[in-house]
Amino acid sequence: MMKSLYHSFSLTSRHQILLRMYSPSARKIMSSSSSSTHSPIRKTQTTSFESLNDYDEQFPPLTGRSKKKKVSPTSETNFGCKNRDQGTRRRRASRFIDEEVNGTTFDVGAGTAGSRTSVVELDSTNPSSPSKSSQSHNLKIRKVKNHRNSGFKSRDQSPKRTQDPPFDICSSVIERNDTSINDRVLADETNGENDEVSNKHRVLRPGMVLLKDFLTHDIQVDIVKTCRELGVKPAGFYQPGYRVGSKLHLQMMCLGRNWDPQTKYSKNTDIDSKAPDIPVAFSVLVEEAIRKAHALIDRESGTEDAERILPVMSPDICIVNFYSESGRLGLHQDRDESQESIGKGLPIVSFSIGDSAEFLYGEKRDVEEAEGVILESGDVLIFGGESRMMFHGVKSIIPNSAPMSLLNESKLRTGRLNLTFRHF
Ligand SMILES: O=C(O)CCC(=O)C(=O)O
Ligand SMILES: [Fe+2]
Repeated sequence: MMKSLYHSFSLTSRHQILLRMYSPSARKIMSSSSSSTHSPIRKTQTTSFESLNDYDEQFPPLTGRSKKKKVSPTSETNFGCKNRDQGTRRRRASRFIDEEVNGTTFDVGAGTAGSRTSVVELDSTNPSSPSKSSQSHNLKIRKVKNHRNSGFKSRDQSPKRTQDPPFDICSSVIERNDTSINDRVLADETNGENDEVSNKHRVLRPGMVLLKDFLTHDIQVDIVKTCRELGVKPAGFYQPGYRVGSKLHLQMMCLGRNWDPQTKYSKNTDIDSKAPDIPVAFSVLVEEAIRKAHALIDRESGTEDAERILPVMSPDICIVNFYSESGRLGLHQDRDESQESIGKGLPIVSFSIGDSAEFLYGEKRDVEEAEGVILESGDVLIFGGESRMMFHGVKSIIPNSAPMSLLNESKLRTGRLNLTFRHF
């Protein structure tokens, strides 16, 4: 079992242990590479979690994790580190205390079915939120503020963005290189034009493909810079949530078309501004990734059927998420796109940059039955065709796992940037 797990996903032994620690069911990782007929997809939903908002968590926050971080660098919490000196501790000691405050006091509620009513949120996903030292002092005040001034006008159905200014995914302003991401993507042969399919890439299940290390270092840096530039503008990153109940444990920005968990793609947010266009270079990368996935599917199935198993998609929406180390996202289906798009199984294409994530996926909205895979910086995950309506979520972000060179060059904050491309 462990052998097949290792080979299927190129997980390091550290990753395997990490998966076991946080998700016993993650050991059931599937290695199917068989092709199957693509049947029309229905919008399904299980009933067991009806009381939850779509993006509420079914797994509890990893409370107390900050305590573990204080132990020796060889402790299990360091599993998953990549390209980084494991002995390095970049954070100040006070940060641990603050995280503990966030984890145990403020993250309660959002992870428990039926406990939506009294969710109190300190913006633990926003490292630039009010000074850490003042957080515990302000607990009561923040609580009141959140009730009174929770961002929704009374009788107004549309969620309002409360965060001003937008969240900055980088820790300092960075200069752009002369070469734009467009030039780089078009010039970079390693991103698709060559037909070679890396042995690290995997078909995880029919219609679901993981392209390891697809995004080169330079491309990742450019994506961070581009998202940062767009993200600090008024339509940029904010912490989305529901009119009543929890907020998502991440910062989000939309490109192409606005979406939020409350109003979906319909008239949403108080901001009239249109979502910025998806940069052309991003779309080119998405199309290259799908081509690469097709080559892999054809190679594994011995047919030339790939487009039927994983339809071609040209994105008109990109949802950009930034997860801090305590960020996470409950199991959900991406089911707000058009009936036509979902019916055709047009894929979701997901780019991961920065810290690694423990990504769960499965047929049901059930963490115990979900399978798991570690998504690392540069990985591209595609799920379409039969897998388009798969439940998926981010169980945890693996601290200190981003490549140091990426952080140095892009100034990306501690955490994970994720871009999911879709076609409405
Ligand atoms: O961060 C991820 O890997 C998944 C994001 C996601 O599922 C979403 O934005 O709908
Ligand atoms: Fe999703």
